[in-house]
Amino acid sequence: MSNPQARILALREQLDSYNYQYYVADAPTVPDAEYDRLMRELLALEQAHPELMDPDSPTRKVGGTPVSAFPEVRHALPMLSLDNVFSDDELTAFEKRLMDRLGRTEPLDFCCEPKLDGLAVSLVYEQGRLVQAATRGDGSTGEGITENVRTIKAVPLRLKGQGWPARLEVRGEVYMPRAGFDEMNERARAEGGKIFANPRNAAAGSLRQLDSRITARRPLAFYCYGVGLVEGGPPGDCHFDILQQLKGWGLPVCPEIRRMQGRSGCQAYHDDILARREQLPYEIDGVVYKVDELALQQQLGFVARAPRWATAHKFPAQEQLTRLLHVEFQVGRTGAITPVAKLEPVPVAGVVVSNATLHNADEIARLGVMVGDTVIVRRAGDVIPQVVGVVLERRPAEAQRITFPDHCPVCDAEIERIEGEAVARCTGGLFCAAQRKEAIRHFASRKALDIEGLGTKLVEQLVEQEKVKTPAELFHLDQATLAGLDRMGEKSASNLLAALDKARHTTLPRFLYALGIREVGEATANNLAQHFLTLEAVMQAEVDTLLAVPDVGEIVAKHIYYFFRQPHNQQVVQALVAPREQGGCGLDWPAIEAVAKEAQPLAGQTFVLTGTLSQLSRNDAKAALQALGAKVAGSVSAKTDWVVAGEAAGSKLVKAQELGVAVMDEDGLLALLAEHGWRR
Ligand SMILES: NC(=O)c1ccc[n+]([C@@H]2O[C@H](COP(=O)([O-])OP(=O)(O)OC[C@H]3O[C@@H](n4cnc5c(N)ncnc54)[C@H](O)[C@@H]3O)[C@@H](O)[C@H]2O)c1
Ligand SMILES: [Zn+2]
Repeated sequence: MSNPQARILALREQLDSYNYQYYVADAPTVPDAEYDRLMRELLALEQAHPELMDPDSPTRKVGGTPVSAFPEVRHALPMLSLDNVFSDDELTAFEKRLMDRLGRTEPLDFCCEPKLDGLAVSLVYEQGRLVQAATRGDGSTGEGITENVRTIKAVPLRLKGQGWPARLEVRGEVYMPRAGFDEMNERARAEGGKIFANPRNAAAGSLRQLDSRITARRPLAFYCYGVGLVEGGPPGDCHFDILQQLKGWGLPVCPEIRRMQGRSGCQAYHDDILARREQLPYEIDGVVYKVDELALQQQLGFVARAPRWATAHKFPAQEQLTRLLHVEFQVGRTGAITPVAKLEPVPVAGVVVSNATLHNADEIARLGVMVGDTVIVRRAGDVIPQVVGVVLERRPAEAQRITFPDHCPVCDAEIERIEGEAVARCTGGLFCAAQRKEAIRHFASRKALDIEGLGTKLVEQLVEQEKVKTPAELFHLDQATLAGLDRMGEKSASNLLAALDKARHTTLPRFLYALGIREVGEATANNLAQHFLTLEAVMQAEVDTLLAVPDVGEIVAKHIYYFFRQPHNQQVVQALVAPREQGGCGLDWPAIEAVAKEAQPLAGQTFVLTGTLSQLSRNDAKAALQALGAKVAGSVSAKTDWVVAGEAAGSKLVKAQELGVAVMDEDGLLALLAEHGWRR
């Protein structure tokens, strides 16, 4: 930059605006790494040109202006920020500065602490009771947020034990644990609520709420890491000891805090915490080293916005800026379509990232992201990298809208997006190559066609070697093909062929369930079969007709409707049921006779099955009871009418006896079924 003055002014203006967005609006527009980079550039320019220094420069200031919606709180002692080191060399320089100032040669003790990524608060306890809580604000004046802080369970409203001073000011970080953050965003994503870019924004946004009931619902936590003004002086000579004392009074202190010696101790602490960063239940952006002895801290004092006796050793940033090159739509194994951002490769927290998830169409709309945009990518914990924001001010003129496809990029079936559901799905379930493994595995599973010996490993081999593309092709496998597979002998090959042969004769409910239509479980499949009686009728049913089936709501009805409208799915179903003489698979099932509602003799009765049945499977018993109108429940309650106890029945039988519920054995069940004309 040829004109340092112009650059300095531009940087100050830019950083002031970023500060406002970060501290006041709780909605930063650039990642911290970008902010830090500009801040360092400004610091270097100001150092090189002291004549251009300005006391109002962002390099001299702490935080942002407090918001007037909250009462003002003057801090008795200013709440400062921390200086940073980013490398080993800078850490060495930090130690050297301290030693030089103190005129010392022997290593100093440091209190080493995780640098929690939340926001700083001051808590005032008078006579052991929490009387005031405030944010850091601009360092000298903060925002009074007492009511909000009272809702945080980790913050004690009263101190424990004894010996606490009449007035004690504690300082620490309010943060949002990772699990709570993920859960909150997941819920918001499903319900269309506000999504936070990271736990720090979530914590700040949750704490600075005008309605403390909102704060109360947010999963906030708190750790303290120091004291402010304390009546009668700090409760200890060393920072570490003071923290132990606070812990004794019932204040939460992070268990990772250690006392270490010298630069090498700090480095060891840094390396250990960095290695465990992803396993910690909260997010941290580095570690903090503080000279432990208070007398030495006093000698060292402060600079403009930070103490000289402490520094933050920052970790590689978890958010970075990069460009969105294009968007690819990937089809998952259950047909979910996920937009994946293809990025200009960028290192994020130690790994080069070139793909990130955009979740779904709602998320693309929420972010307002376009191809060509500068975006914020975030990689934290073991979560896949995500695009969490767009830097609108850097949008190029040629940026392009992202259009969500309406046909599957893999199989060209229609993409179904049900109102109220965030996820769009490929409806080519039986045919789509992306869904093959899952579709075939489900088709063969126990409650579906129950093809014995066709496990997950085998399905994977068959699909990967392209021996089978659809469930129908299973029935055309031959001995030679099967015996040629990994870990398959002649014997297991012929067993599998026999199992396939047996599976040809099934029931309509099993067949419908086996198709793997979204949200069509066993019970729904059974209801569909009883209602429509034939496969053709189910396939032709309109959404309205489907809605008349018990348990079938709008969403399920649409899934069924779309499924059977896909030509490829129709072809596979036809191939499955076509007679073998005509080259089909010859699947068949006994006809279902219409049972009028009033003719359902067990309607209104609830059964629970337990133990092992020897003459029919649990699933068949369940289906038979349901066909007669009975409800089959999973657990025994006062509402249960009958418990069917097979061999080795356990706790459910005990429960039935306790509640006085009638019990029958397998023979009793078979007799009951036979009495109502049930036949296998
Ligand atoms: N993205 C943006 O637009 C934007 C804007 C402003 C600031 N920022 C970020 O904020 C940073 C500056 O913020 P800052 O002044 O709050 O400084 P800081 O976050 O670098 O360090 C000071 C803060 O660390 C916290 N902290 C956590 N653990 C601590 C511990 N054990 N002991 C002491 N303090 C602990 C406290 O809240 C304290 O106020 C920048 O480096 C940048 O990363 C980003
Ligand atoms: Zn598809």
